[in-house]
Amino acid sequence: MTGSYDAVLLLSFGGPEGPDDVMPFLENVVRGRGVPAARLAEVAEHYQHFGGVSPINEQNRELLAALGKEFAAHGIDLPLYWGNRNWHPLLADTLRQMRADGVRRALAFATSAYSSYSSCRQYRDDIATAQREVGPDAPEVEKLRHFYDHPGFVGPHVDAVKAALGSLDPARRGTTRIVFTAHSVPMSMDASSGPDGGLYSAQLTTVAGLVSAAAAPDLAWDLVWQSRSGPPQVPWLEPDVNDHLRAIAGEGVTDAVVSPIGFVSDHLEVIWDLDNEAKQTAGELGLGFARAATPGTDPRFVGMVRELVTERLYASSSQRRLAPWEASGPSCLPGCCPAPARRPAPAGH
Ligand SMILES: CC1=C(CCC(=O)O)c2cc3nc(cc4[nH]c(cc5[nH]c(cc1n2)c(C)c5CCC(=O)O)c(CCC(=O)O)c4C)C(CCC(=O)O)=C3C
Ligand SMILES: [Fe+2]
Repeated sequence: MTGSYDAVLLLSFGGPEGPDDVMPFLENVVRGRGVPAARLAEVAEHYQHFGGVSPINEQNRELLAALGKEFAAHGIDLPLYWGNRNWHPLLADTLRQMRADGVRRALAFATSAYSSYSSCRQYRDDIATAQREVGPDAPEVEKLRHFYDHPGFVGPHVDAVKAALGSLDPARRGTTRIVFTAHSVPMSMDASSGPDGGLYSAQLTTVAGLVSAAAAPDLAWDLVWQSRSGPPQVPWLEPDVNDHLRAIAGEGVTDAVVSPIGFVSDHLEVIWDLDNEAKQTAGELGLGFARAATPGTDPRFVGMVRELVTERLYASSSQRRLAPWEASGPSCLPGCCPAPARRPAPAGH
């Protein structure tokens, strides 16, 4: 018995799969967001270092394969679909396929753990836009709840921090710092996330505290930001991870474990902005550097998705959560996380 849902949809960001995809993909990402052309050219170059192929699509294919096995092993007989916000397979095409297959009502897992416009409500807007494009008989799609504090997400981050620490010189543990990172967002986007505002940075602070307490309670940690985009005159969350590494090197820190708790897989922001840029910054400073892995297809993470699905199939009231004091409803709460104002790209850049 699988309740009243007849499919599960993996909802993700999407990424280019070849050199010619890069610019059209980036234009989809930043449409109406006022990101300067110079920033886009810089990011395009990051993708071109990898032959214009983002790792995110392959990671989603691997996640789908793992979910297929997980569902089969637990007797969940629902077909899996995959649709993206910014690149093929695009969500509207996936909804069309679902409709053709007779799907009426699907549950959606978005590859984004936290609350904010970009990481939550925008996915709901994407669903609504795609449904409008497909027409009145488009499938219904319900987003699963937030999972930032689920043990299936936090647990893999804990083990990854332990493993990264294990690769550093134990003699310098006393001067080792854990540096948690997440995607920076405009300060106004953080301020409007959640019913009372600030929920994006608050959830990240919660997870940083949970991971550090379980992985290395003896070490100091910080939460900093990476991958800033947008026009320079708009304030985004700071400090940037590179500036932060400079600051802590000046305080006598000798080694840093960088743990990207803001992400679920090692996509381009992780392998470029951390494994390349931040690592280089650390090298220039003479700081030991170890980047902790993201959940990817860790069996606990895959099991978490299955659990989130069964919570809804059986209307279960038991939810595994490590921060039960915080609200994390099934979806973005009414009135929360409004879309930022649309702005044109600045002229002359
Ligand atoms: C909060 C957040 C997450 C985490 C939650 C989640 O995972 O959803 C995230 C993830 C990702 N961001 C990604 C890529 C990009 N994000 C950009 C731009 C932006 N990100 C923003 C926020 C976030 N982004 C924002 C507020 C912007 C400004 C434009 C706008 O207001 O929308 C740009 C434009 C160029 C630039 O960076 O300037 C790119 C290319 C990829 C794919 C990587 C790959 O290909 O492997 C992933 C997973
Ligand atoms: Fe982004």
